[in-house]
Amino acid sequence: MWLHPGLQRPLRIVADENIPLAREAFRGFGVVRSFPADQITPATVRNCDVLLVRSVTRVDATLLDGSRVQFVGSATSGVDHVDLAYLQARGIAFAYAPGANADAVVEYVLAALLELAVRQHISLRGRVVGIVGCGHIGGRLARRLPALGVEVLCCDPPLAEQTGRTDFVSLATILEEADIVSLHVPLTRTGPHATYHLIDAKALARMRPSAWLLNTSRGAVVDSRALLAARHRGYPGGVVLDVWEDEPTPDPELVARVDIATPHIAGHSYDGKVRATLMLASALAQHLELPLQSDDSELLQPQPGDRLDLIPPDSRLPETLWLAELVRQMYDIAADDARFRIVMQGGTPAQRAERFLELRRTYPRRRSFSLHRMERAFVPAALQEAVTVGLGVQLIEAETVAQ
Ligand SMILES: O=C(O)[C@H](O)[C@H](O)COP(=O)(O)O
Repeated sequence: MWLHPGLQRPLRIVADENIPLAREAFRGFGVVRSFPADQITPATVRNCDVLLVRSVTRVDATLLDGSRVQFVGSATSGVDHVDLAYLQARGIAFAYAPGANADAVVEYVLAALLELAVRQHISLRGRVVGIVGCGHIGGRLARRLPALGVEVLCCDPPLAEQTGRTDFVSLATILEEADIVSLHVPLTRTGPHATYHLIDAKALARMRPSAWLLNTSRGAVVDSRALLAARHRGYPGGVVLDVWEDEPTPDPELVARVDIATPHIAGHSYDGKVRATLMLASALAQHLELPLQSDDSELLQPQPGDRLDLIPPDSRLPETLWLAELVRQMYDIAADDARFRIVMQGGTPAQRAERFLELRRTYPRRRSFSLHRMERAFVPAALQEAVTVGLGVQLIEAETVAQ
């Protein structure tokens, strides 16, 4: 076994088995043992030095008291499953992966917007999108959407306080003025900017009745009972939910009542997951004051089986339909929606929970839009900005294709 020369002994590392390439990325640090999330228990972690989790493991005193864990890494951008105060009090180092899956979530949102626009026979051009939470994900979405002819409003009171930026609007403005509201906030239950049930009955009533609501942040940012009641009354006009209160047992009635429903996979691109693994490996190296390991970015290179060359849609299609057809080749959100609806039907809550988790465990390999490419000549001139800046697809010249 190759061990980093700066280490005196191999570390014992316990990792969630759904952290891809953990063995490869952490091999120089010691012995990696992978477990399904439900087997990451006090007994499993008692003698380990490093614990690597995903969002489904609650990291707190119940899990870690009596253990020798000195470093916890969460391969996620959200940290609401981690008791940070407890880790700090115990002197346990912590790292997570903010931004690692940002492009994946942005791509999910773009796919959802185009899918819903096609289903409702509308164009996205000229619509106003209100982004609530403008960190890694919301900020990136805000930079890409204008290329699709969309107007963007951003709201982020904590970020406004930290940075003094003045280009934000209030949540009330977004609720009242946006055609589409997309949530990208962390879940926080206390403090002046707590986001628990940020979108409650009052907020829903304030939105335009035809507006769309997208939630890819955390389920409890939206009061799901209030949302269900609102949908019974006919608003909001479109709802996309990737996250649910009470995961992994979302309310089946709510699933049936929304337009696009998926099992918390918005950020689950292969690229996003691997990037998170690599960020944690770098953070552990830094914590141990070891020089960074060799560049592992080859792990993100396209691999055989990735279908990255895009087929140009018919140039006579209207803009939104053209873009939707292009995006479906990279990520078919309707297929995720269909799979989820099928498994949410029937059975006991326990059986549905198991199916929810199984869908996430066996999620198909999805590659970043930015690895995809097509010949420039096939993209209508009016759509080149939407394709390159909005979707992030590479446009290549004919000579390059021939090589
Ligand atoms: O916080 C995050 O990074 C995302 O919600 C992520 O997609 C959660 O996925 P999980 O860790 O549950 O696999």
